[in-house]
Amino acid sequence: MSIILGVIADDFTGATDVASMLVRAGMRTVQVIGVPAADAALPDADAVVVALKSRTTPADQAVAESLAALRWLQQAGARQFYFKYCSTFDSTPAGNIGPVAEALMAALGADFAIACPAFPENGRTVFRGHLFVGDQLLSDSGMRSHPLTPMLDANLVTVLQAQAEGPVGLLRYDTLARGLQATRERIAALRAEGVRLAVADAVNNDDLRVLAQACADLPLITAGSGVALGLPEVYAARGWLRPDAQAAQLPSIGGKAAVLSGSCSTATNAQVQQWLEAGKPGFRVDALALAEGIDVAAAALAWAAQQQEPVLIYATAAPQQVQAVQAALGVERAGQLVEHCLARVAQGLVEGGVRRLVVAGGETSGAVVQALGVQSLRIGAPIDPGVPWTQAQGRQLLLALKSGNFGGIDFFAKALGQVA
Ligand SMILES: Nc1ncnc2c1ncn2[C@@H]1O[C@H](COP(=O)(O)OP(=O)(O)O)[C@@H](O)[C@H]1O
Ligand SMILES: O=C(O)[C@@H](O)C(=O)COP(=O)(O)O
Repeated sequence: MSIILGVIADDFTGATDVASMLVRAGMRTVQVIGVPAADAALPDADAVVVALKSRTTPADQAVAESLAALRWLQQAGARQFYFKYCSTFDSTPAGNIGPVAEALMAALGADFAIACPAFPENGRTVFRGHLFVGDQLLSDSGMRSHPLTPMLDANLVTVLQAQAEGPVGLLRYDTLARGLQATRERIAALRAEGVRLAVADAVNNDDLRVLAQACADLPLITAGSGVALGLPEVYAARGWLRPDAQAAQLPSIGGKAAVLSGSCSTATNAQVQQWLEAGKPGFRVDALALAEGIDVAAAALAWAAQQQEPVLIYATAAPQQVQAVQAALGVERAGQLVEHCLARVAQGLVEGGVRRLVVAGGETSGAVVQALGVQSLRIGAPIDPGVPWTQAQGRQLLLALKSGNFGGIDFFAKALGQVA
Protein backbone atom coordinates (compact mmCIF):
# COMPACT_ATOMS: atom_id res chain seq x y z
CA MET A 1 0.00 0.00 0.00
CA SER A 2 1.31 3.47 -0.77
CA ILE A 3 1.74 6.16 1.81
CA ILE A 4 -0.81 8.89 2.46
CA LEU A 5 1.26 11.79 3.72
CA GLY A 6 4.79 12.74 2.68
CA VAL A 7 6.55 15.14 5.03
CA ILE A 8 9.72 17.10 4.33
CA ALA A 9 11.25 18.30 7.61
CA ASP A 10 14.03 20.88 7.73
CA ASP A 11 15.79 19.31 10.70
CA PHE A 12 15.97 16.00 12.53
CA THR A 13 14.32 16.90 15.82
CA GLY A 14 11.58 18.70 13.92
CA ALA A 15 11.08 15.50 11.94
CA THR A 16 10.59 13.37 15.06
CA ASP A 17 8.28 16.07 16.42
CA VAL A 18 5.89 15.92 13.45
CA ALA A 19 6.20 12.13 13.26
CA SER A 20 5.21 11.95 16.92
CA MET A 21 2.16 14.09 16.25
CA LEU A 22 1.01 11.68 13.51
CA VAL A 23 1.76 8.52 15.50
CA ARG A 24 -0.16 9.89 18.46
CA ALA A 25 -3.29 9.93 16.33
CA GLY A 26 -2.72 6.40 15.05
CA MET A 27 -0.81 7.00 11.80
CA ARG A 28 2.01 4.50 11.36
CA THR A 29 4.95 6.78 10.63
CA VAL A 30 8.56 6.21 9.67
CA GLN A 31 11.24 8.89 9.68
CA VAL A 32 13.97 8.47 7.09
CA ILE A 33 17.28 10.27 7.44
CA GLY A 34 17.92 12.17 4.22
CA VAL A 35 16.40 11.30 0.86
CA PRO A 36 16.44 7.50 0.36
CA ALA A 37 17.95 6.00 -2.78
CA ALA A 38 15.50 5.72 -5.68
CA ASP A 39 15.45 1.93 -5.35
CA ALA A 40 15.18 1.86 -1.53
CA ALA A 41 12.39 -0.34 -0.16
CA LEU A 42 9.26 1.61 0.64
CA PRO A 43 8.59 1.73 4.39
CA ASP A 44 5.41 -0.02 5.49
CA ALA A 45 3.78 3.13 6.89
CA ASP A 46 0.91 5.58 6.48
CA ALA A 47 3.26 8.56 6.58
CA VAL A 48 6.94 9.02 5.81
CA VAL A 49 8.91 11.96 7.16
CA VAL A 50 12.09 12.77 5.26
CA ALA A 51 14.45 14.44 7.73
CA LEU A 52 16.75 16.95 6.09
CA LYS A 53 19.36 19.19 7.70
CA SER A 54 18.35 22.16 5.58
CA ARG A 55 17.28 24.81 8.06
CA THR A 56 20.48 26.80 7.97
CA THR A 57 22.15 25.68 4.75
CA PRO A 58 22.33 28.07 1.75
CA ALA A 59 18.81 28.52 0.32
CA ASP A 60 19.57 26.96 -3.09
CA GLN A 61 20.90 23.83 -1.40
CA ALA A 62 17.84 23.61 0.88
CA VAL A 63 15.58 23.97 -2.17
CA ALA A 64 17.42 21.26 -4.13
CA GLU A 65 17.30 18.78 -1.23
CA SER A 66 13.64 19.52 -0.51
CA LEU A 67 12.71 18.98 -4.17
CA ALA A 68 14.62 15.69 -4.17
CA ALA A 69 12.67 14.64 -1.06
CA LEU A 70 9.43 15.65 -2.76
CA ARG A 71 10.23 13.57 -5.85
CA TRP A 72 10.96 10.52 -3.70
CA LEU A 73 7.74 10.96 -1.73
CA GLN A 74 5.77 11.42 -4.97
CA GLN A 75 7.21 8.16 -6.28
CA ALA A 76 6.25 6.54 -2.98
CA GLY A 77 2.66 7.47 -3.78
CA ALA A 78 2.03 10.20 -1.18
CA ARG A 79 -1.32 11.92 -1.69
CA GLN A 80 -0.54 15.08 0.28
CA PHE A 81 2.71 16.83 1.22
CA TYR A 82 3.80 18.74 4.31
CA PHE A 83 6.79 21.02 4.73
CA LYS A 84 7.65 20.96 8.46
CA TYR A 85 9.68 23.83 9.92
CA CYS A 86 10.24 25.03 13.43
CA SER A 87 7.50 26.19 15.79
CA THR A 88 9.64 29.26 16.36
CA PHE A 89 9.90 29.83 12.57
CA ASP A 90 13.72 29.50 12.72
CA SER A 91 15.07 31.10 9.56
CA THR A 92 17.09 34.03 8.24
CA PRO A 93 16.13 36.79 5.76
CA ALA A 94 17.61 34.53 3.05
CA GLY A 95 15.35 31.63 3.98
CA ASN A 96 14.91 28.83 4.09
CA ILE A 97 11.17 28.70 4.78
CA GLY A 98 10.09 31.02 1.95
CA PRO A 99 12.30 29.64 -0.84
CA VAL A 100 11.58 26.00 0.03
CA ALA A 101 7.82 26.58 0.36
CA GLU A 102 7.68 28.35 -3.00
CA ALA A 103 9.81 25.73 -4.75
CA LEU A 104 7.61 22.92 -3.43
CA MET A 105 4.49 24.80 -4.50
CA ALA A 106 5.88 25.30 -8.00
CA ALA A 107 6.80 21.63 -8.30
CA LEU A 108 3.31 20.59 -7.15
CA GLY A 109 1.51 23.15 -9.28
CA ALA A 110 0.03 24.67 -6.11
CA ASP A 111 -1.06 28.30 -6.14
CA PHE A 112 -1.60 28.58 -2.37
CA ALA A 113 -0.40 27.21 0.95
CA ILE A 114 -0.75 28.20 4.58
CA ALA A 115 2.23 28.91 6.82
CA CYS A 116 1.53 28.12 10.47
CA PRO A 117 4.20 27.28 13.05
CA ALA A 118 1.73 27.17 15.98
CA PHE A 119 2.09 24.38 18.56
CA PRO A 120 -0.11 25.52 21.47
CA GLU A 121 0.73 22.50 23.69
CA ASN A 122 4.30 23.76 23.70
CA GLY A 123 3.29 27.40 24.13
CA ARG A 124 3.69 28.47 20.49
CA THR A 125 0.64 30.40 19.31
CA VAL A 126 0.05 32.71 16.36
CA PHE A 127 -2.27 35.68 16.85
CA ARG A 128 -2.86 38.35 14.20
CA GLY A 129 0.18 36.97 12.41
CA HIS A 130 2.44 37.40 15.44
CA LEU A 131 4.20 34.40 16.97
CA PHE A 132 4.21 34.03 20.73
CA VAL A 133 6.41 31.74 22.82
CA GLY A 134 4.41 31.41 26.01
CA ASP A 135 3.46 34.97 26.96
CA GLN A 136 6.32 36.55 25.06
CA LEU A 137 6.51 37.71 21.50
CA LEU A 138 8.99 35.53 19.58
CA SER A 139 11.36 38.49 19.38
CA ASP A 140 11.36 38.92 23.17
CA SER A 141 11.90 35.21 23.83
CA GLY A 142 15.15 33.26 24.11
CA MET A 143 15.00 32.87 20.29
CA ARG A 144 16.37 36.42 20.13
CA SER A 145 19.80 34.99 20.87
CA HIS A 146 19.69 31.66 19.03
CA PRO A 147 23.24 30.78 17.90
CA LEU A 148 22.28 30.21 14.24
CA THR A 149 18.85 31.74 13.58
CA PRO A 150 18.23 34.69 15.92
CA MET A 151 14.57 35.71 15.55
CA LEU A 152 14.24 39.47 15.94
CA ASP A 153 10.76 40.03 14.52
CA ALA A 154 7.56 38.31 15.73
CA ASN A 155 5.44 39.49 12.78
CA LEU A 156 5.48 36.39 10.59
CA VAL A 157 3.88 38.13 7.61
CA THR A 158 6.86 40.48 7.50
CA VAL A 159 9.38 37.71 8.21
CA LEU A 160 7.97 35.42 5.51
CA GLN A 161 7.51 38.23 2.98
CA ALA A 162 11.25 39.00 3.28
CA GLN A 163 11.99 35.41 2.21
CA ALA A 164 9.26 34.90 -0.40
CA GLU A 165 8.81 36.16 -3.95
CA GLY A 166 5.00 35.95 -4.06
CA PRO A 167 2.61 37.99 -1.89
CA VAL A 168 2.14 36.84 1.71
CA GLY A 169 -1.24 37.27 3.42
CA LEU A 170 -2.91 36.54 6.74
CA LEU A 171 -5.61 34.04 7.74
CA ARG A 172 -6.83 35.40 11.04
CA TYR A 173 -8.02 33.76 14.28
CA ASP A 174 -11.51 35.34 14.04
CA THR A 175 -12.08 33.60 10.70
CA LEU A 176 -10.97 30.26 12.18
CA ALA A 177 -13.30 30.83 15.13
CA ARG A 178 -16.21 31.05 12.66
CA GLY A 179 -15.45 27.49 11.56
CA LEU A 180 -14.51 25.42 8.55
CA GLN A 181 -16.79 27.00 5.98
CA ALA A 182 -15.67 30.55 6.84
CA THR A 183 -12.03 29.44 6.71
CA ARG A 184 -12.48 27.81 3.32
CA GLU A 185 -14.13 30.97 2.00
CA ARG A 186 -11.32 33.14 3.32
CA ILE A 187 -8.75 30.85 1.68
CA ALA A 188 -10.67 31.15 -1.60
CA ALA A 189 -10.70 34.95 -1.24
CA LEU A 190 -6.96 35.08 -0.48
CA ARG A 191 -6.28 32.94 -3.57
CA ALA A 192 -8.46 35.21 -5.68
CA GLU A 193 -6.45 38.21 -4.41
CA GLY A 194 -3.27 36.48 -5.62
CA VAL A 195 -1.91 35.69 -2.15
CA ARG A 196 0.32 32.63 -2.42
CA LEU A 197 1.33 32.03 1.16
CA ALA A 198 -0.88 32.98 4.09
CA VAL A 199 0.37 33.05 7.65
CA ALA A 200 -2.39 31.32 9.62
CA ASP A 201 -3.24 32.23 13.19
CA ALA A 202 -3.83 29.38 15.65
CA VAL A 203 -4.17 29.81 19.39
CA ASN A 204 -5.45 26.35 20.33
CA ASN A 205 -5.83 22.82 19.00
CA ASP A 206 -9.33 23.55 17.67
CA ASP A 207 -7.82 26.16 15.35
CA LEU A 208 -5.26 23.61 14.19
CA ARG A 209 -8.01 21.09 13.43
CA VAL A 210 -9.95 23.66 11.40
CA LEU A 211 -6.77 24.45 9.46
CA ALA A 212 -6.08 20.76 8.78
CA GLN A 213 -9.61 20.31 7.45
CA ALA A 214 -9.53 23.50 5.42
CA CYS A 215 -6.28 22.39 3.77
CA ALA A 216 -7.47 18.84 3.07
CA ASP A 217 -7.65 19.43 -0.69
CA LEU A 218 -4.46 21.46 -1.00
CA PRO A 219 -1.43 19.56 -2.26
CA LEU A 220 0.92 21.21 0.25
CA ILE A 221 0.75 22.32 3.87
CA THR A 222 3.63 24.31 5.34
CA ALA A 223 3.67 24.37 9.12
CA GLY A 224 5.25 23.38 12.41
CA SER A 225 4.10 20.05 13.77
CA GLY A 226 0.84 21.46 15.15
CA VAL A 227 -1.32 21.33 12.02
CA ALA A 228 -0.43 17.63 11.62
CA LEU A 229 -2.50 16.93 14.72
CA GLY A 230 -5.68 17.30 12.66
CA LEU A 231 -4.63 15.33 9.58
CA PRO A 232 -5.18 11.68 10.65
CA GLU A 233 -8.82 12.54 11.35
CA VAL A 234 -9.18 14.03 7.87
CA TYR A 235 -7.64 10.95 6.23
CA ALA A 236 -9.75 8.58 8.35
CA ALA A 237 -12.93 10.45 7.33
CA ARG A 238 -11.95 9.94 3.68
CA GLY A 239 -11.49 6.23 4.24
CA TRP A 240 -7.75 6.44 3.49
CA LEU A 241 -6.58 5.61 7.00
CA ARG A 242 -7.51 3.09 9.65
CA PRO A 243 -5.94 4.52 12.86
CA ASP A 244 -3.62 1.99 14.53
CA ALA A 245 -3.62 1.96 18.35
CA GLN A 246 -0.23 0.16 18.31
CA ALA A 247 1.42 2.77 16.09
CA ALA A 248 3.72 3.98 18.92
CA GLN A 249 4.98 0.61 20.21
CA LEU A 250 8.77 0.16 20.49
CA PRO A 251 10.71 -2.81 21.90
CA SER A 252 12.54 -2.40 25.21
CA ILE A 253 16.30 -2.36 24.75
CA GLY A 254 18.81 -2.92 27.56
CA GLY A 255 22.31 -1.42 27.80
CA LYS A 256 23.92 1.80 28.95
CA ALA A 257 22.26 5.20 28.65
CA ALA A 258 23.65 8.71 28.04
CA VAL A 259 22.66 12.28 27.20
CA LEU A 260 24.39 14.57 24.68
CA SER A 261 23.47 18.24 24.54
CA GLY A 262 24.50 20.82 21.96
CA SER A 263 21.44 23.01 22.26
CA CYS A 264 21.91 26.43 23.85
CA SER A 265 18.21 27.20 24.16
CA THR A 266 16.65 28.54 27.35
CA ALA A 267 14.91 25.22 28.01
CA THR A 268 18.02 23.11 27.46
CA ASN A 269 20.14 25.39 29.64
CA ALA A 270 17.63 24.83 32.47
CA GLN A 271 17.55 21.04 31.85
CA VAL A 272 21.36 20.80 31.92
CA GLN A 273 21.53 22.90 35.06
CA GLN A 274 18.95 20.72 36.78
CA TRP A 275 20.87 17.54 35.91
CA LEU A 276 24.12 18.98 37.28
CA GLU A 277 22.46 20.40 40.40
CA ALA A 278 21.03 16.95 41.12
CA GLY A 279 24.65 15.76 41.36
CA LYS A 280 24.49 13.62 38.22
CA PRO A 281 27.68 13.23 36.18
CA GLY A 282 28.31 15.93 33.56
CA PHE A 283 31.23 16.78 31.23
CA ARG A 284 31.40 20.21 29.60
CA VAL A 285 32.71 20.47 26.04
CA ASP A 286 34.71 23.68 25.68
CA ALA A 287 34.37 25.08 22.15
CA LEU A 288 37.55 27.17 22.50
CA ALA A 289 39.52 24.07 23.48
CA LEU A 290 38.23 22.37 20.32
CA ALA A 291 39.49 25.30 18.26
CA GLU A 292 42.95 24.87 19.85
CA GLY A 293 42.98 21.31 18.51
CA ILE A 294 42.55 19.61 21.90
CA ASP A 295 40.94 16.17 21.57
CA VAL A 296 37.94 16.96 23.77
CA ALA A 297 35.92 14.02 22.41
CA ALA A 298 38.57 11.55 23.56
CA ALA A 299 38.69 13.21 26.98
CA ALA A 300 34.90 13.07 27.29
CA LEU A 301 34.83 9.38 26.35
CA ALA A 302 37.63 8.51 28.77
CA TRP A 303 35.73 10.34 31.53
CA ALA A 304 32.43 8.65 30.60
CA ALA A 305 34.04 5.21 30.78
CA GLN A 306 34.82 5.85 34.48
CA GLN A 307 31.21 6.71 35.43
CA GLN A 308 28.73 4.25 36.90
CA GLU A 309 25.53 6.18 36.09
CA PRO A 310 24.20 7.64 32.80
CA VAL A 311 26.33 10.64 31.83
CA LEU A 312 25.58 14.03 30.31
CA ILE A 313 28.12 15.45 27.89
CA TYR A 314 27.19 18.99 26.94
CA ALA A 315 28.32 22.11 25.09
CA THR A 316 25.17 23.92 26.20
CA ALA A 317 26.03 27.40 27.40
CA ALA A 318 24.31 30.68 28.26
CA PRO A 319 23.86 33.29 25.49
CA GLN A 320 26.78 35.50 26.63
CA GLN A 321 29.19 32.54 26.62
CA VAL A 322 27.98 31.45 23.18
CA GLN A 323 28.41 34.98 21.84
CA ALA A 324 31.97 35.14 23.22
CA VAL A 325 32.82 31.84 21.51
CA GLN A 326 31.21 32.96 18.26
CA ALA A 327 33.10 36.28 18.37
CA ALA A 328 36.34 34.32 18.67
CA LEU A 329 35.63 31.55 16.15
CA GLY A 330 32.77 32.72 13.93
CA VAL A 331 29.23 31.35 14.15
CA GLU A 332 29.64 28.59 11.59
CA ARG A 333 33.00 27.31 12.76
CA ALA A 334 31.91 27.28 16.41
CA GLY A 335 28.77 25.33 15.53
CA GLN A 336 30.62 22.84 13.37
CA LEU A 337 33.39 22.20 15.89
CA VAL A 338 30.88 21.46 18.63
CA GLU A 339 28.63 19.34 16.39
CA HIS A 340 31.58 17.32 15.13
CA CYS A 341 32.84 16.73 18.66
CA LEU A 342 29.45 15.58 19.97
CA ALA A 343 29.00 13.35 16.93
CA ARG A 344 32.34 11.65 17.66
CA VAL A 345 31.36 11.27 21.30
CA ALA A 346 28.11 9.61 20.20
CA GLN A 347 30.02 7.13 18.06
CA GLY A 348 32.34 6.32 20.96
CA LEU A 349 29.49 5.92 23.42
CA VAL A 350 27.60 3.55 21.14
CA GLU A 351 30.79 1.56 20.48
CA GLY A 352 31.14 1.36 24.28
CA GLY A 353 27.67 -0.15 24.77
CA VAL A 354 25.29 2.81 25.04
CA ARG A 355 21.91 1.73 23.66
CA ARG A 356 19.65 4.54 24.90
CA LEU A 357 20.78 8.00 23.89
CA VAL A 358 19.07 11.35 24.43
CA VAL A 359 20.33 14.15 22.14
CA ALA A 360 19.35 17.77 22.71
CA GLY A 361 19.37 20.18 19.78
CA GLY A 362 18.25 19.95 16.17
CA GLU A 363 21.56 20.55 14.42
CA THR A 364 23.27 18.48 17.08
CA SER A 365 20.85 15.59 16.52
CA GLY A 366 21.47 15.84 12.79
CA ALA A 367 25.21 15.52 13.28
CA VAL A 368 24.84 12.63 15.76
CA VAL A 369 22.34 10.62 13.72
CA GLN A 370 24.46 10.97 10.59
CA ALA A 371 27.63 9.96 12.43
CA LEU A 372 25.87 6.89 13.81
CA GLY A 373 24.89 5.89 10.28
CA VAL A 374 21.19 5.69 11.22
CA GLN A 375 19.02 5.50 8.11
CA SER A 376 15.52 5.48 9.51
CA LEU A 377 13.65 5.70 12.79
CA ARG A 378 10.52 4.05 14.10
CA ILE A 379 8.59 6.47 16.27
CA GLY A 380 7.44 5.62 19.78
CA ALA A 381 5.38 7.36 22.44
CA PRO A 382 6.12 10.97 23.41
CA ILE A 383 8.23 11.67 26.50
CA ASP A 384 7.03 15.27 26.53
CA PRO A 385 4.99 16.93 23.74
CA GLY A 386 6.96 16.81 20.50
CA VAL A 387 9.74 14.49 21.72
CA PRO A 388 9.22 10.74 21.31
CA TRP A 389 11.57 7.85 21.90
CA THR A 390 12.56 6.36 18.56
CA GLN A 391 14.31 3.19 17.48
CA ALA A 392 17.04 3.15 14.85
CA GLN A 393 15.49 0.66 12.47
CA GLY A 394 17.13 -2.73 12.41
CA ARG A 395 19.36 -1.81 15.38
CA GLN A 396 19.37 -2.24 19.13
CA LEU A 397 19.50 1.51 19.68
CA LEU A 398 16.89 3.90 21.09
CA LEU A 399 17.26 7.63 20.41
CA ALA A 400 15.33 10.59 21.81
CA LEU A 401 16.04 13.65 19.68
CA LYS A 402 14.97 16.68 21.68
CA SER A 403 14.13 19.96 19.99
CA GLY A 404 16.09 22.69 21.73
CA ASN A 405 13.19 24.40 23.40
CA PHE A 406 11.04 21.36 24.17
CA GLY A 407 10.70 19.29 27.30
CA GLY A 408 10.15 19.95 30.99
CA ILE A 409 13.00 20.85 33.30
CA ASP A 410 13.55 17.18 34.30
CA PHE A 411 13.40 15.98 30.70
CA PHE A 412 16.68 14.03 30.65
CA ALA A 413 15.92 11.96 33.75
CA LYS A 414 12.30 11.51 32.65
CA ALA A 415 13.35 10.24 29.23
CA LEU A 416 15.87 7.78 30.64
CA GLY A 417 13.37 6.67 33.30
CA GLN A 418 10.85 5.68 30.64
CA VAL A 419 13.18 3.18 29.01
CA ALA A 420 15.14 2.03 32.07
N1 LIG B 1 29.16 26.57 23.70
C1 LIG B 1 28.85 26.78 22.42
N2 LIG B 1 29.39 27.81 21.74
C2 LIG B 1 29.06 28.02 20.44
N3 LIG B 1 28.22 27.26 19.73
C3 LIG B 1 27.66 26.21 20.37
C4 LIG B 1 27.95 25.93 21.73
N4 LIG B 1 27.25 24.87 22.09
C5 LIG B 1 26.56 24.47 21.02
N5 LIG B 1 26.80 25.28 19.96
C6 LIG B 1 26.23 25.18 18.61
O1 LIG B 1 24.95 25.82 18.64
C7 LIG B 1 24.09 25.16 17.72
C8 LIG B 1 22.82 24.78 18.45
O2 LIG B 1 21.88 24.37 17.51
P1 LIG B 1 20.95 23.11 17.74
O3 LIG B 1 21.73 21.89 18.02
O4 LIG B 1 20.03 23.09 16.56
O5 LIG B 1 20.15 23.49 19.04
P2 LIG B 1 18.64 24.05 19.12
O6 LIG B 1 17.79 22.86 18.89
O7 LIG B 1 18.53 24.61 20.50
O8 LIG B 1 18.49 25.06 18.03
C9 LIG B 1 24.84 23.96 17.18
O9 LIG B 1 25.42 24.25 15.93
C10 LIG B 1 25.92 23.75 18.23
O10 LIG B 1 27.06 23.09 17.73
O1 LIG C 1 8.78 22.82 15.79
C1 LIG C 1 9.65 22.77 16.66
O2 LIG C 1 9.82 23.66 17.52
C2 LIG C 1 10.58 21.61 16.66
O3 LIG C 1 10.04 20.50 16.03
C3 LIG C 1 11.83 22.00 15.96
O4 LIG C 1 11.88 22.05 14.75
C4 LIG C 1 12.88 22.39 16.85
O5 LIG C 1 14.13 22.61 16.25
P1 LIG C 1 15.39 22.79 17.23
O6 LIG C 1 15.00 23.79 18.27
O7 LIG C 1 16.50 23.25 16.37
O8 LIG C 1 15.66 21.45 17.83
